[in-house]
Amino acid sequence: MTYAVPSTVSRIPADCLPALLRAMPKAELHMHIEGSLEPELIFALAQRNGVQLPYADVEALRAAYAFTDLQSFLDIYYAGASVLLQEQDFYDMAMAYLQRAAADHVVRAEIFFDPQTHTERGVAMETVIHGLARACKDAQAQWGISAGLILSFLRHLSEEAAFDTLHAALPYREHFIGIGLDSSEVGNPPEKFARVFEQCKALGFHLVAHAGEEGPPAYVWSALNVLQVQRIDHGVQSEKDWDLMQRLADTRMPLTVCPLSNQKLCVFPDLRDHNLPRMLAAGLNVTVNSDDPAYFGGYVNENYLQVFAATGMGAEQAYQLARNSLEATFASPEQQALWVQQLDACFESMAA
Ligand code: HPA
Ligand SMILES: [Zn+2]
Repeated sequence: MTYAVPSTVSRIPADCLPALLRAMPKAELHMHIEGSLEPELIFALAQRNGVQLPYADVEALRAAYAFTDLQSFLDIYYAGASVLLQEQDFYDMAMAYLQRAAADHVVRAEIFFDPQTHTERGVAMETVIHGLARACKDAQAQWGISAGLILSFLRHLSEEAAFDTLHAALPYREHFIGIGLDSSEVGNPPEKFARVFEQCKALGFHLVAHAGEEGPPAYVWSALNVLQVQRIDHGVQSEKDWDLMQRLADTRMPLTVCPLSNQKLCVFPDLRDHNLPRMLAAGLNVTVNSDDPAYFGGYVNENYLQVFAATGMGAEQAYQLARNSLEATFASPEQQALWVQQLDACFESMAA
């Protein structure tokens, strides 16, 4: 099932497109909270916690953000996260992100966190989850943004480590809504985590997984068929497999696409070549997200603005992408319908 695009899209003046992209209510479904750590906050937390960083200052750290592929990014991303030690650190990081997201008119954020990045350094699971969950609660009260947490397993680590992480997190299960799979994709296929995802499903968690960022279409197939995920994170390599494109379109499977991430990690070095418009035109349920906004040059609105400017998409595609994002959330259908009403009202208010 899909929806009709309202007639207002044809009455949006072309020069209003950037304002529309900024103002429209949207959901962000693919961002890693550790990837929202700005260099300034990394240095402030390093000082607060007495952590020594291998960079002289903020400029030197930022200069290291020249990535060639996913792994070259992950090495720096895990180093940046090493400054997070206290519950307050996790709280401050998440509040900084949620404030920016609310300013971008994100009404709902479903946020990945990587507990193993922290527990491996001796940080308690409780410290991580309580800090993040308290920020989600306070951000809702302060800025009206709705947020949910998705616990992600690091796929370069073992199945056993994923099970240990799940068991350590279960005492705090009221604070997260879903399970994800991230980190180094190639060589770590979804089926490595078949049994732990099966248990997560039985426990009632929503399931998502990174697949087809750098990895082949076969990884997207196994995320769907073996892990039984409800969304595919990235999924841009699906275009190489016609049958997979058909399956994704037929099932309206949400794909959480991250244009600036794909550009910075050289998946699509030139945004003008990004396949987002093609996938949208092929009937895929694609959405726009920031992935790791502090590392890839922009938060969610910047992703919309740059990919629209580079590919020439217009108001119709803006509506589709925002609506797809709202309806791909794990919020209730009633809540989704309220957000869609706000989206329609926003387009109405901008129509000539
Ligand atoms: O884009 C990503 N892919 C895989 N793992 C990640 N961890 C943070 N960002 C990413
Ligand atoms: Zn990601």
